[in-house]
Amino acid sequence: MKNLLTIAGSDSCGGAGIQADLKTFSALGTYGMSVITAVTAQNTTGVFMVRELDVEMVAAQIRCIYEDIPVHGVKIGMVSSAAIIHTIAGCLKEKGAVHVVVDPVMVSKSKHKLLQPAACDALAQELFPLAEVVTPNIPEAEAIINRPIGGLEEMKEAARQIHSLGAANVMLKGGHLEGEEAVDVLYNGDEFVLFRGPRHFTRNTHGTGCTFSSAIAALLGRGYPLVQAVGRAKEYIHNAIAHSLELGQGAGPTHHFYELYQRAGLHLDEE
Ligand SMILES: Nc1ncnc2c1ncn2[C@@H]1O[C@H](COP(=O)(O)OP(=O)(O)OP(=O)(O)O)[C@@H](O)[C@H]1O
Ligand SMILES: Cc1ncc(COP(=O)(O)O)c(N)n1
Repeated sequence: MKNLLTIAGSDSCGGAGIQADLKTFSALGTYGMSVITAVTAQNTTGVFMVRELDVEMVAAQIRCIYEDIPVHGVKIGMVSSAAIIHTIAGCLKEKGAVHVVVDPVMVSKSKHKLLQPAACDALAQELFPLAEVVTPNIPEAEAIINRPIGGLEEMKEAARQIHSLGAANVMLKGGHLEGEEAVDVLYNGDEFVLFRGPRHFTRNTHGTGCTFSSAIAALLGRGYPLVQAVGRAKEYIHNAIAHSLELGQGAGPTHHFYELYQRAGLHLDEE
């Protein structure tokens, strides 16, 4: 069994953040552990309150996991502030973290800021160089490169620019663009690989980015090469949105169950 760690915020309604990550880790046959950076009071209609944990508590959570249990992959989501980013970067360097996936969470689907604007530069400078892959969505990529992105060519140019900030690979997600397909662009500094999937016309997409990035981390942790890990994670998120739940009065969550894992073509006896 591989052990996966999520470093992210708690979403009280269970659709995004730590909760989505742990469900994804389980569904993909790995053992999930968590470091909570902030607690949000949140439901399918919005984020109502956010409380960051202090940096000592964030550091203590990371250290006590690494000092006891081998960690085969890490997903980083909501990090909230520059101080927390600095702490995470320091601890992960100290522990020699492997298979790190950074999802640069900035704003929730319900438009609530989950990262202090002043922390955007710290996120890129301190966490991107630790990442095997970073997974910005279109608005996050626009904030990082300070330019609008309207189509595939601009996505590729943005991926190039984000790669130059120090991430080994950039997975730029196209979920926020329009069209019959949701197209994502992976760039390794040398070539582009496109991942296409039919777009689901549903409002129930709460937690899609969290689910996708933790699926990539779980599959990297299980030993899949990056392109295969991303391809199977794309299949997983496609199914998780196809079975998303009509829950609450806003954007319902993606769904995780064993069958999705099987549909992504993964078998527990592979290892
Ligand atoms: N409506 C959809 N139908 C099919 N695939 C989708 C849809 N929306 C997003 N995706 C896919 O889900 C994955 C996550 O992309 P998305 O752009 O939604 O991330 P995100 O905005 O970071 O998510 P979140 O808002 O939860 O943080 C990508 O692979 C994207 O192509
Ligand atoms: C704790 C936490 N982390 C991440 C998200 C982003 O997810 P979404 O964009 O679907 O709201 C969120 N809403 N809450």
